[in-house]
Amino acid sequence: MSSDTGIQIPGRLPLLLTNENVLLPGSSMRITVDSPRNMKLVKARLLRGTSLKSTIIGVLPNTRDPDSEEDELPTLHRIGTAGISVQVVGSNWPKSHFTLLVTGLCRFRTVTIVKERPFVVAEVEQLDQLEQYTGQASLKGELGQLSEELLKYAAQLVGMLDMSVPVVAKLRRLLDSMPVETLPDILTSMIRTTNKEKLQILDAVELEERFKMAIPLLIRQIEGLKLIQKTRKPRHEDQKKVVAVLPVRKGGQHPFKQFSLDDSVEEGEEDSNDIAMLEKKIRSVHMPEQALKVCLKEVKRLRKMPQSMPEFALTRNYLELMVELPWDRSSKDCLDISSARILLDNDHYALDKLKKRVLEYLAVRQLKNNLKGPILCFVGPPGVGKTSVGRSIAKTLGREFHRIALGGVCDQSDIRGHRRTYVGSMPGRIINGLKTVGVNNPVFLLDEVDKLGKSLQGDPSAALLEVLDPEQNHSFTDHYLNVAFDLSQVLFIATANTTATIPPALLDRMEVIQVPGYTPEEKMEIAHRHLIPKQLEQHGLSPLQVQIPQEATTEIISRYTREAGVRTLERKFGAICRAVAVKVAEGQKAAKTPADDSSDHDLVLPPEMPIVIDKQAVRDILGPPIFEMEMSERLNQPGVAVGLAWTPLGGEIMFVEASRMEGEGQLTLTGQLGDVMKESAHLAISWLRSNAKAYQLTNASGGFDLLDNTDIHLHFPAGAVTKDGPSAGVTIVTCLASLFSGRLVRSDVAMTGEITLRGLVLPVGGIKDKVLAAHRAGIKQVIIPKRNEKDLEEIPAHVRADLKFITSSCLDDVLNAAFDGGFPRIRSHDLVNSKL
Ligand SMILES: Nc1ncnc2c1ncn2[C@@H]1O[C@H](COP(=O)(O)OP(=O)(O)OP(=O)(O)O)[C@@H](O)[C@H]1O
Repeated sequence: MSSDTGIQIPGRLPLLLTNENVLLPGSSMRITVDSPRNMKLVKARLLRGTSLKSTIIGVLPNTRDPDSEEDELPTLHRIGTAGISVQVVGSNWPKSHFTLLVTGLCRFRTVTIVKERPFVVAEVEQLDQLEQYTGQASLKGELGQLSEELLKYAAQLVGMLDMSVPVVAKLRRLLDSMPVETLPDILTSMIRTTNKEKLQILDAVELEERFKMAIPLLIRQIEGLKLIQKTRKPRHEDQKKVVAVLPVRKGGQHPFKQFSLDDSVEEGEEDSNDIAMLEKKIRSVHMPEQALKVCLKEVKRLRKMPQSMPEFALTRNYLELMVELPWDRSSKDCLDISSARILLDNDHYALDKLKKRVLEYLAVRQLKNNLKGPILCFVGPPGVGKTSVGRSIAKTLGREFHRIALGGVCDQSDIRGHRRTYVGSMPGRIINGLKTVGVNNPVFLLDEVDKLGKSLQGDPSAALLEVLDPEQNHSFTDHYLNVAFDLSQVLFIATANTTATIPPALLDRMEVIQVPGYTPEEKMEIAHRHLIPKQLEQHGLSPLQVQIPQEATTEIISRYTREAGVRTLERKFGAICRAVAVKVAEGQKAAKTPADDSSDHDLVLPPEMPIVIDKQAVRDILGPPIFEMEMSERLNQPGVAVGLAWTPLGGEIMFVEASRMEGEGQLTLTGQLGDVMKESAHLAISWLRSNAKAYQLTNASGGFDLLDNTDIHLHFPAGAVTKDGPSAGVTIVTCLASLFSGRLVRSDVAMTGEITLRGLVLPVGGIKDKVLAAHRAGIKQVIIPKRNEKDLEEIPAHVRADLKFITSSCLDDVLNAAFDGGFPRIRSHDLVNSKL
């Protein structure tokens, strides 16, 4: 902004208190902000403000911001410079602070302080009204003479500098183009001056006074220069002029940096060579016309820029990225459905439904020869092979694979990049991925789309929508690139643990394929076909050196892991391989060195090959079993029942515990329960109270009002995990029925189902995962709602064969199945007192 546009600053300005430098109108300065009031100003005005006006602040020199917000303000310097904050950079190292780049607009005087906290705001009076001079051909009278004198010295100064250096040329142009009345401020801020001198220039409100002060400063600079030129011995014959005159202020920044003469020339040559190379590359990578245009424009700018300018590096990085991007580089698709089937089968055991759907998807894409259509989204617990199926798809297509982890991404710019105006700006993950793979048709796996966050920096899911939408993604514009890149050849696949937290608009564009957890038998197969060979290879072992028989695998699956996928299982095999590797390595050492030293005879004896991992070896290596069959132990007193829960990590068994004590009929619930679950607990109590007589349930003192003089405490262990949902209803009823009747719930029964106040059992979700969890935990009978019977078809036959399913339509069915010998109800006519 120059003064001839007629700057009008707001009547009220937030004040930034500075003590080290002096900002003058027309120059730019970096200001470090770390004191309390100033920090608050930056946060409240500059980071939150959206209008241009909110970026205008008053910069007061010679005034220290007190160390604490409670401290009184020191005397404020009366005159300051209104400035526009063009850049804010935050950092936490070595302590929390901001660095502002502020361009001075005009002087102001503080009239009154409006408030001191959280930051200083003042009524101000604008002092410079320089536009009154513009339009005049030249300044009149004394002012005219002074301005001519200043111009003369300024021209002399520039004449002493080397014009071939771009910054000097720029200064020359500046002198010609800037209104002369702005020059005292601008030149003072450029030449070598002390802060005190700058402060004097700032305080010189009258223009004449300012000229009078600036001229001696210029003369001093010229004299200094002459001295340098005299004392410096030229290194070459053709002596070049000294350029080392324009100092960079400490903490400040302006375009005229200190140069060493020779360096600048050599660098300049090298630079222009480099830039020419860059331009050649830009022209050779076949980027679209628009991108080419932008790049060539940037090259032009680069040529004019001194290398020391921060923007030089920024622009160069940008151009280098543009060159590296795969604008027209793609790999050749080599899809053959039958070999794809074989490859998928070879890489993954089970997962039939998923593999079938993937093949269909690939077949359609091959026939249609384009990628429009829904994005596949694999949803299932961790470690069930979602990512590795994605990798196999890339392999079958002969495409590059790149995984983009979205867990915790809460900033739009993560996907779409930062605008290049930010220091440290970068392209987003999509463009970065393309740069990494180097082709424009890779398979991108968007991992964990359900864990996308949201924040003030914009909603990343909105950016992803654009990426995934085939109608839009042919012209995806990353903020950093600022030109469109065609993503329509990229094959996107998403994975998630649950659909519940995927933003609905995103979910709408995807075809969800559920990947359920594995049964122990499937795990056994996966272990022997894939995990064990993979781990052996990774640890440099061969099957001739170690054997892990099936019973050891069963032991690990059932007693050392309790998960839906196979990730922990794989890790356990890793631990076994490490232990074996030590033995084998020791053996090799023993084989090489003759065992003549009998003292450590035991250690160096070569182990017998192959080392067989039996149950004892498993225990030695992995320690005592982590999961004991705790069922009967925990169900050995009344008031405990086993429920089945669904979590994004798969199914789980869940204990419900109840106890009662003397009290006033209060119900206490613990274990981090959600509202729905709390309501289930109240429903359960109400239903039991109303049926207490029929089931002969009594309170602590033997009466039928269960809450009379009785407090009840219901607890759901694993208290640190939040739980919610209605499906624990039947378990709570069973647990309380056990408590009030004093009878034990069967230890081999687990249940799930929502309840109503009238005692009906309603269907719930996640039956397959829940049943698999029950099976893993060694449960023999599972009580499910009658209307969930159809879901049993999804459960693998051998699991179904191992379990007994009891379907229930009312709580009576549940209680009868949960207790040994049933849970008899006295029919209502038995309760009616005889009138005879
Ligand atoms: N059916 C399978 N056949 C062979 N290996 C499998 C199978 N399922 C999983 N694996 C193996 O299990 C490991 C974990 O799988 P992967 O990383 O693909 O899980 P994921 O479902 O993507 O988990 P997350 O949701 O945590 O990313 C991999 O080493 C993978 O090869």
